[in-house]
Parts: sequence; structure tokens; C-alpha cells
Amino acid sequence: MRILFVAAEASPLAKAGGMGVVTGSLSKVLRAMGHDVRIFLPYYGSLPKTLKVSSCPVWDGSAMFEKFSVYETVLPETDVPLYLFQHSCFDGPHIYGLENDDWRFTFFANGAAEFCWNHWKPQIIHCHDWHTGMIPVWMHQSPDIATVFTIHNLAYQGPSRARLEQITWCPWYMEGHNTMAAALRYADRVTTVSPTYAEQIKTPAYGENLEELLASIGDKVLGIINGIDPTSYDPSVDASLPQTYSSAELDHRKINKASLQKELGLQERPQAWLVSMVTRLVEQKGIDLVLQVLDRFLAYTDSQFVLLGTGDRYYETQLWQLAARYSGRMSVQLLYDDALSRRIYAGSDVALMPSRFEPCGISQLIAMRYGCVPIVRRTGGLVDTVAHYNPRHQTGTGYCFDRYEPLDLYTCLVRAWEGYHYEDSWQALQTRAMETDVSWEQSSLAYNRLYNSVSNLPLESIPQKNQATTSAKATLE
Ligand SMILES: Nc1ncnc2c1ncn2[C@@H]1O[C@H](COP(=O)(O)OP(=O)(O)O[C@H]2O[C@H](CO)[C@@H](O)[C@H](O)[C@H]2O)[C@@H](O)[C@H]1O
Repeated sequence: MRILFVAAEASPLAKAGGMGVVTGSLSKVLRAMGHDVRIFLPYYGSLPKTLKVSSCPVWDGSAMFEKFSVYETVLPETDVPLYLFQHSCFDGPHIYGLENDDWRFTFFANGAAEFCWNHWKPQIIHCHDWHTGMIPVWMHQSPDIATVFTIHNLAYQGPSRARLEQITWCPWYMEGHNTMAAALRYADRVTTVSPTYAEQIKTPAYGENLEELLASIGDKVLGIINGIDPTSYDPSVDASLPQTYSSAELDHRKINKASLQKELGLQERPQAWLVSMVTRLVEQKGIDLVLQVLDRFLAYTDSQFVLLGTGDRYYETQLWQLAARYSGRMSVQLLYDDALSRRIYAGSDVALMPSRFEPCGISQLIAMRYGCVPIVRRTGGLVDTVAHYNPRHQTGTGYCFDRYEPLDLYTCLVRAWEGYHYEDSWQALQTRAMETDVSWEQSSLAYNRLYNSVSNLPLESIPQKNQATTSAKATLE
């Protein structure tokens, strides 16, 4: 089937968070299944100069009274054809955060629609987040091109209808008060990235004011859990690590821990419990909860804490101030660094994700793959991917807490910190986490069924591979 992914991010070229990981890895898996998947991405000024791109555009077009060109290349380390949408508004180094993001991405989405009508016609356009929200609206009048719209983050909904009318024009039939709302109405199928979050967003607590719309289109909304590429995130071959290891060589992790402590200026104490967070610094990720308990937790235990992330200036300042008081025990790295993130997953003992809401979460999947035990709040995809540790039955893959309350996080941290001191059961927990199937194996089959259900083609038979190890779709205990 011909499928075009349209997205603002695709790993490893352009990644600001989890969406890039998904588009970059899912496209590769679906292609291996036999689909002709291609990606349509802005031609950012930050793309590596070493990327070999066609010298001439494969197509020139115009949208919103602006001309643009489309260049072709291949997503590195894959065989996925990649179309790069070139216009000066994407020449800068940043993916997001410009004043005219609403204009830039609406232009990008409209350009993608033009490209599909005029150059490469897919059977399905798989749109990711609000940046691509106008595509289902336009394709409403092209019944031979179906659309799937995936919500990675409902909190960002794009320009309002009034703003859209200011910067471009909307078709006469368009309904919806902003870009995301319009996309939800007109897409043939809407997915989000975990079954639990798919249900939660139909409620006022998680619906971001779109809960009524989402409940009313409930029969076309589906939750499919994210995966990661196990070959890209593989501690036994990861070149970013000082020492590679497998689940049978957990002792080798100590070398990574010592090296990480040295790199970050932390005291080089092998026994110190090293807690990590690799995250965007936004309200969603529960940073306020962490700030409420971390001081006390560090004061009462011998733990260490490392955070790698960028985002809200307020959180950055608060974390810096705390780090200054815990010199040698707390390190705050305010930058985006993929290699460092891998060294953190490989060298720290636990990965903290006390999210206020979490559509799926990629960080806990990578952490588990690297034997870094996740500590998560039971919300969204964290419910579906992390099973609570049960010491009596020696089951589970991480530590979980329910309520978004400082005391609940604190108690959970203390429980995990105590658990760390029982070396054998801790290693067994790490092993279970590492052997959990966090790949796309099952979810790619779900996407395949979804694509077949929206296209007119007969169901394609996809060979069922062996079901690998423990399923990430955990049962709560
Ligand atoms: N400073 C930094 N340096 C290096 N790497 C960093 C980094 N900050 C974050 N990362 C990496 O970015 C990714 C973050 O992915 P998440 O899924 O956890 O969150 P995000 O909110 O961005 O994704 C949204 O989309 C994804 C994909 O659907 C959903 O899983 C998620 O719930 C939703 O909020 C991880 O791979 C993490 O390692």
C-alpha cells in the first residue's frame, strides 16, 4: 500500500521528542512489511550537511501564495524515501518555537496536500499532530486518498479557526474551532499512542476541551501503543556507551555508571542510587511534582539525580538552584543530546516519569531496554507499558504510583530506593525490564489492520512472526 507519513519530526534527522522516534522507526517497520511508506518532512536548516539530497527538486509547487520545492533523499539507516519540503521559513536551526509556527506548519500541511494531488499520490496519508491537521480537511474531497491522524500530544492544537482564516483560507465545509479539532472531524481514522490514553481523552480530565468531540467520534478513535527500534536502541552494540552490555551482563552497567558520574561531575560512588530524567521540561512531565519532593529525598538518602532536558525557563531555573545546593549529587544538563541521553539510560539505576498525562511515553521504553528501572505515574501509556513490581511474586518491570500527589511520588521513590538494596531481586527486575518486548512487533500489525480498514484494498496477509518475550502491554498487579 502507498502510505505517506507527513510529520514535523523524523528521527534520526529531526527530533525534538517522542514523535520523531515514532515516525522514524514505524515507517521502517511498515516498509519491511511490504508497504511503500514514504515520509514528507520540512527541509530544516539543521539537517546534517552530509545528507545526500537530490541536487534538483523532484517537484516545485505553491500553496498559500508561496512557492516551495520538494527534494528527495532517504531517511538515514533505512530504505524509507524521504521528501523534504523546502522553503526559507524552515531554514533556521529550530524545529519549533518560532513566532510564526502556526503559519509555517499550516503552509507545510497545505504543501503536502498539493504534493499528493500532483506528484506522488498515496492511498493513505498518515498525519502526525496538529502540524498536519489541515490535510484530512483538504482530503475530505478526495475520496481516493484516505487519511489517518495520530495524536501524539493533544495539548498542542494549532491555530484557531479565526487565525487560520487570517493566514490562509479554509474550505467552505470545514468545521472545528482549531486545526486539531478539524483534523479529528475529517480524518478517516484517528489514533493515539496507547489504549489507555485513547479512553482518557474522552474525559474532561484529559480531553483538553476536545473530549466531547472525541467521545462523539469514538468509533473511529483507536489507541495503538508505541514501540521503539530495538536495533537503534540496543545496549549490546550502542556506540555511544563506554561499555556495551546485554541482560546477561548486568555487571557491565557499573562501568557505565562510574563513567557517567565522572562525566557529570557526580561523586563516583558505585552504591549511590542514581535517579535520572530525560525529558522536555514542560508541565506534562510532572516536573513540579519532582521539585516538591526532590530536596527532601536527596536530604534523607544518599541518592544522586541527573536531569537532561530543555523547556520552560521556570523549571530550568528551579532545577539549577537545587543542583547548586547538591553539588556532586545532582546534575542538570539543559541541552538536547541524544548520545548523552543513551549514556544516562545505560548508567543510571532508575528513570523517573511522574507525568501529569502521558499519551504513551518513549523514555520509559528506552529505559527498560537499557536495564534502567522506570518509576512512573500510572497514566496513559505508562499504564500500558510498565507493570508494577511485586516483590513477593517477583513480577513486574518498574515502580508505579497513582495519584498526582507529592506524597505518592515520595513514597514510591522510597520503595524503589529500598528495593535497590536487595541486589538479586533488583537485578532480576532489571532483567525483566530489559527482556520486555518494546518493539513495533505487535503494534505494526495493528497499524496494518487499520490501514486495510480505511483503504479499499483486500486485507494483506502479513506473516505472523513469533511472539517475542514478555509483552509490553502489561497487566497491572
Ligand atoms: N534533552 C534531551 N536530549 C536527548 N533526548 C531527549 C531530550 N529530551 C527528550 N529526549 C528524548 O525524546 C523522547 C521523548 O519522548 P516521550 O515519548 O517520552 O515524550 P514526548 O512528550 O516528547 O512525546 C509525545 O509523543 C510521543 C510519541 O507518540 C508520546 O510517546 C508521548 O507520550 C508524547 O508526549 C525520548 O526518546 C527521550 O529520550
